[in-house]
Amino acid sequence: MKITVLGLGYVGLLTAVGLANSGYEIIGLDVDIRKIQMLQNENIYIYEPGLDEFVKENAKKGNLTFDTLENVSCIDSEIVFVAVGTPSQSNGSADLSQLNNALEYVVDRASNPLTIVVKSTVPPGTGKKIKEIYLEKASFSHSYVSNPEFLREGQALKDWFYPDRIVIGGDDREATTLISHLYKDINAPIVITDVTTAEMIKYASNAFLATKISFINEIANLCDLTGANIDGVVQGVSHDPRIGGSFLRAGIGYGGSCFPKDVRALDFISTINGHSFELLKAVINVNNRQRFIPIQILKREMGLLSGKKIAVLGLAFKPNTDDIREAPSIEIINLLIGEGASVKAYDPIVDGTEKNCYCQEAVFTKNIWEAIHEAHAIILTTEWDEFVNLDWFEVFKYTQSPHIIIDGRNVLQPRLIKEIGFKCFGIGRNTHRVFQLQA
Ligand SMILES: NC(=O)c1ccc[n+]([C@@H]2O[C@H](COP(=O)([O-])OP(=O)(O)OC[C@H]3O[C@@H](n4cnc5c(N)ncnc54)[C@H](O)[C@@H]3O)[C@@H](O)[C@H]2O)c1
Ligand SMILES: O=c1ccn([C@@H]2O[C@H](COP(=O)(O)OP(=O)(O)O[C@H]3O[C@H](CO)[C@@H](O)[C@H](O)[C@H]3O)[C@@H](O)[C@H]2O)c(=O)[nH]1
Repeated sequence: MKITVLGLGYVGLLTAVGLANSGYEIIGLDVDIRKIQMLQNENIYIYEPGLDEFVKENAKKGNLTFDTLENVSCIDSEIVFVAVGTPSQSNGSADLSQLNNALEYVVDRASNPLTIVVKSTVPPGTGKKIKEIYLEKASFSHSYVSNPEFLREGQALKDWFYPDRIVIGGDDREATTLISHLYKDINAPIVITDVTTAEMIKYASNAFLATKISFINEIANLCDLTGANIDGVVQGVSHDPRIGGSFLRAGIGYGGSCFPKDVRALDFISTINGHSFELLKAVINVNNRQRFIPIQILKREMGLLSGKKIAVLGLAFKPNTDDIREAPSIEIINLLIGEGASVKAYDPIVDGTEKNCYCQEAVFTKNIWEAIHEAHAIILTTEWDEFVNLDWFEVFKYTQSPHIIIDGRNVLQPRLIKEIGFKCFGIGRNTHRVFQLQA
């Protein structure tokens, strides 16, 4: 079966390669000609463990090809997946212009009735509008399916092949059956529902996870004030299966291309529907505030930051990705520069000079040692293994008094770091030590 995938970012490329691997004949299209040229030359522009080899392997088999939009005069596949971006607008709403352009393109070039599957995260109600605006007036009777994606960057292949669930929303039973059949090789529960509910499932999932993070961050903030230790608290609460242990890592807050924009979009959707979603507003505010904590600690410990040398370790919004969209590191660097600090930043994958032109005054180093050389303080913003496994005794020799480390991801062992001579601060774990009772 021939399938077209429109939009080859994270989600589109994973969709294309995942379906090609199941034996479907995939043609991937993107508006960005450079991306297509790179893919045609077997160069992958996304840093995602394992993806490179996987794309090459499937392209070699001949069932995965890439082309530019202009080169395709008619779409004769049975199914079209749309995985274009839905970034935030300044008012928090999702910008659907890429989606609208993609749908116009598909409907214009269709040479037969299609099943159009939207993988992009779109506000509840979007599918209904799309049907009215594009599909009812089209020359063919196309079906519409919402099939939101739940993969995580950094472990996208694993999430594609072993998802927790597959959600398929559609009003046309033949279409939902056709799409569920595409996933026949994947062992996961399939939730079949209507389009708007499928769209809401995606937002509810991301908003709930973001809520867990902001909730635990508030508990961590209270730990710092009361003398409790967040590690002990999480260990204690997570034994309760109703709470669970995941997404309870306190720190400088969530970033990335999804949580921040999707939580804002859901808040916007609530507002335009006449509902004030107070909980979401708090989730957003708490998350924005967490990023200030490292700066507050530094100011408390060192006074004015002007002229102070600060090393920021990690640019990516989380490890195993080169994505810096809404990464806390970027805002922290800009705040430090605003305070007059001299900032050197290092990330194992992200080349700051190329991508972070909005942090022009920071120096992006090629290795960790250049970044920490004579630093008064280090802020760990991304928990890359390279940082967690550092020889901190060696690091101490490179830095200067007051030798501060702010562990923005709570991954270091504070006792060990303090024994070396550093002043070590985490989020909710540096005051009293909680002695764990042995079972
Ligand atoms: N990144 C993730 O981990 C992730 C996970 C789940 C869901 N999502 C959602 O999936 C969607 C895509 O996310 P992404 O991170 O892959 O986005 P992205 O911005 O990385 O990629 C979007 C791609 O679409 C292309 N594009 C834009 N307009 C086009 C058009 N008219 N025709 C063809 N191609 C076009 C762009 O050039 C780009 O390559 C978003 O709605 C996002 O919220 C993302
Ligand atoms: O306990 C935790 C867990 C995560 N984070 C942060 O939360 C952000 C998002 O992390 P993660 O969810 O692992 O990354 P994403 O790749 O953005 O994936 C999320 O967003 C995707 C896009 O919608 C969804 O598909 C995924 O299911 C959803 O997990 C990162 O900044 C993490 O550092 C924390 O601060 N504490």
